[in-house]
Amino acid sequence: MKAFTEKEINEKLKDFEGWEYFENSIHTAFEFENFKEAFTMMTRIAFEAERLQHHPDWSNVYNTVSISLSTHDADGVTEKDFELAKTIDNLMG
Ligand SMILES: C[C@H](O)[C@H](O)[C@H]1CNC2=NC(N)=NC(=O)C2=N1
Repeated sequence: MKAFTEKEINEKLKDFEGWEYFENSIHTAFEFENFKEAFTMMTRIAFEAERLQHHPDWSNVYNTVSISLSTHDADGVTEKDFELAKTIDNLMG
């Protein structure tokens, strides 16, 4: 899959809230009530990532989850990243 240009990425990100593009990935972060809530959402995202066969680069510190999406095979951001970003936003409600 072909990686989008920076211009294309920023255009597509206008349809997203709380995501930004830098360092060849799109990024967001979420804060939860506590660790259990954060990890529960990570588990839900993990199932969707498996379904899509597209996986986040992410980290968790106590009640925060930081997520970066890129397509490693394409060395950039592709439609698959926006598909996963949309899926994550839908899970978050
Ligand atoms: C074979 C399998 O579909 C590939 O290795 C997938 C798995 N998940 C992936 N996730 C991400 N973020 N980038 C990839 O290039 C990628 N490749």
